[in-house]
Amino acid sequence: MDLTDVRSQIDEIDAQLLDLFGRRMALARDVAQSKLETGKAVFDPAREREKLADVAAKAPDGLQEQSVALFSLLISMNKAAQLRMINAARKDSPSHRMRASFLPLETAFPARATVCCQGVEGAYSQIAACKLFSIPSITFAPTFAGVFRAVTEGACEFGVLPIENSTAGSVNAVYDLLGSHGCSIVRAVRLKIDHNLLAKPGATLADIREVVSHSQALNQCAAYLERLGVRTTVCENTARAAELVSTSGRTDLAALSSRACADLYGLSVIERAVQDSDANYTRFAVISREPAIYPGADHSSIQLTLKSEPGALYRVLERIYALNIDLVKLESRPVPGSDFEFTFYFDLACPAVSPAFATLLDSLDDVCSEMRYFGSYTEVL
Ligand SMILES: O=C(O)C(=O)C[C@]1(C(=O)O)C=C[C@@H](O)C=C1
Repeated sequence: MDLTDVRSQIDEIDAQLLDLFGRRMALARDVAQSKLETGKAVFDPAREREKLADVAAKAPDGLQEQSVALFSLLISMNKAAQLRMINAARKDSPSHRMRASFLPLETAFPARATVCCQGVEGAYSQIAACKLFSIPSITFAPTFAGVFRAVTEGACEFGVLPIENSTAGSVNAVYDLLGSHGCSIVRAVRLKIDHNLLAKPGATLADIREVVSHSQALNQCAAYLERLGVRTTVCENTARAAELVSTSGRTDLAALSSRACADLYGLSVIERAVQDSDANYTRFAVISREPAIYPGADHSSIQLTLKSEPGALYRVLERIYALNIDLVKLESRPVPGSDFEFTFYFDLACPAVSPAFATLLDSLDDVCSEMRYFGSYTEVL
């Protein structure tokens, strides 16, 4: 058979399908109107079950599963359209609430600011802070929670915290604190991280029996440390590790830390860039107490806890895709204390003020049990 003939038959069928699709979607407006008037929920599980059972029963032979998948998608699009219309008419929709909580700023991101970092002088967070602000006045807190406290209590305008590493993944402790303190991400920076093996001057690789560093750095160098056959000890951060080696008086102890810390703490670099993957990057987030969107913010971060029902994540992804939003990060985490319920971190290459972002937020009610907006920001490379 001639392909051109087959294609023209396909085109004819597609034209009919498109007409029917348009007519089905147009009814979403009437359904939404009726639901707005009656207060009925957009999602009607009993009606959907009946509909899909009917579709399966009437489907052409051998196409039961495909037909159910196709109609699930049609229903999902219909619901998204209904939610868009209903939420546009409501003043308490997720996107209204989110928009009410921030004002896009006209002022540029500040060059001079008081900034809190976790750790001590030489910490990667401090290096990030110096990249983010031209004239930072930096103070240090011993823990991530201490950085959040400094920001929420007003001791510092901003905090700089590691949020994600290309080898070890999200820094969950920081995400948890973001949720519990209600701070916003207002800027981000990506740093290439080289971990170096630092020891007292005169020590050689053969002398080293123990390596101290932050757990993330130890994870990022796990294969290297295994080859060395050394004991590992966790401490608060990589700069503190260098400080510990410097004050220890031991030549069998080494730290995984930055080159800057070798100079700062009078240590020698025994081996450079010992991380398992050369492409080792960490993203640092700048947090502020008040939600603020600086000009040019083109990334947005949200956390969605999905209802534990089949296809929930698929339905979120399908909406992101349909809105032509670029998904730059997706990571899942089990919800503590739940029976394998999952929460997801999404980073979207999408400004908070874009209609696509508002539409996305307003169309998630039916699949999410909880939604949190972390902020919109520019990512500095
Ligand atoms: O019948 C409804 O109430 C609709 O909203 C329509 C529809 C559908 O697309 O068929 C969409 C959502 C509901 O959960 C059930 C069915």
